[in-house]
Parts: sequence; structure tokens; C-alpha cells
Amino acid sequence: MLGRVNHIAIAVPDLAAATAGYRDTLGARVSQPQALPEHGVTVVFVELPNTKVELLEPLGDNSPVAAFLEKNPSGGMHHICYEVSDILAARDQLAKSGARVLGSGEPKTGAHGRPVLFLHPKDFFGTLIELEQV
Ligand SMILES: CC[C@H](C(=O)O)C(=O)SCCNC(=O)CCNC(=O)[C@H](O)C(C)(C)COP(=O)(O)OP(=O)(O)OC[C@H]1O[C@@H](n2cnc3c(N)ncnc32)[C@H](O)[C@@H]1OP(=O)(O)O
Ligand SMILES: [Co+2]
Repeated sequence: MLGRVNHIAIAVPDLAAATAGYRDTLGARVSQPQALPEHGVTVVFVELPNTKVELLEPLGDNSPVAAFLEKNPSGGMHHICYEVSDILAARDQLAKSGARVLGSGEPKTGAHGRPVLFLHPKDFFGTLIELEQV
């Protein structure tokens, strides 16, 4: 089922400061901010030779990231995104195995304009998993 790691996500309290840290201190190439109101976040992507790091901060009042930052005020690893070739087949297989697919269960459009789903962290060893169809 799983393909490449598409990105590792880090939730941060201040996206501009985190962007400067990756760009200026770590010398990395960082994309422009992308506001994703339907997901309650603003994100940037740190471009790396073999994958990406997604830096994300809350956007709006019901951001799913806000509760995470209350527990982790300086930020922290938020999720890992794996690529899948068929997100609906993956979803159905996972649901059959008893894994919780978050939200309505229907894929939403992610930051790359492709369908994404999330799996509950408690079902995967304390790690929030995002699946992105590539
Ligand atoms: C799609 C656009 C973009 C992209 O890449 O394209 C993104 O990635 S957007 C990313 C932001 N969107 C999401 O995270 C959507 C999925 N997330 C959720 O549905 C919620 O955040 C959820 C269900 C994971 C947690 O919701 P909430 O924090 O309200 O619930 P609890 O506080 O009750 O948490 C339950 C339990 O899970 C632990 N938890 C919460 N978040 C995480 C996490 N990121 N990693 C690991 N564990 C997490 C939390 O601590 C609770 O544990 P407990 O031991 O019961 O205290
Ligand atoms: Co993501």
C-alpha cells in the first residue's frame, strides 16, 4: 500500500520564524506560504533531495493544529505523509482492518492539490498518518 514518504510535518507556533530558521540557519529552500482555510492551517514546504518537510501553523478558529500546539507550545512533529497510488482502495482496506479514517472518510484536496486522508494517531503507534494519492 505505502509508497514514498511525501513529507514529514512539523507544527510550529510561528511559521515566519520557522521558515527563517530553515532558510537562514539551515540553508534550506523553503516555498512561499500557502493558506489552506479548509484545513485550518498555513503551510510552507522545505524542499529536500529525497522528501519534504511541511511546516504548518494554525489558521482560523478551529484549526486541528491548535490543540496540538497547546500540548506542545514550542512545536513538534505533527504527522507523516505517505504516498499511495489509490487512496480509496487504501481507505477501504484500512477501514476493513478497523483503522479509523478521520473526518467524513472522503478524501479532501491537500496542499499539493491531490486527494488526502488522515488516520488516527492512536491506531498507528502515536503517529498521525496522512495518505496522499500520487
Ligand atoms: C491537508 C493539508 C496539509 C497537507 O499536507 O496537504 C496537511 O497536512 S493539514 C494538517 C492538519 N490537519 C489535520 O491534522 C487533520 C487530521 N487531524 C485530526 O483530525 C485531529 O488533529 C486529531 C483527531 C488527530 C486529533 O484531534 P484532537 O487534538 O482534537 O484530539 P485529542 O486532543 O483528543 O487527541 C486524541 C489523542 O491523539 C493525540 N494526538 C493528537 N494529535 C496528534 C498528533 N498530531 N500526533 C500524535 N498524537 C496526536 C492526543 O495527544 C490525544 O492523545 P491522548 O493520549 O488521548 O491525550
Ligand atoms: Co501534511
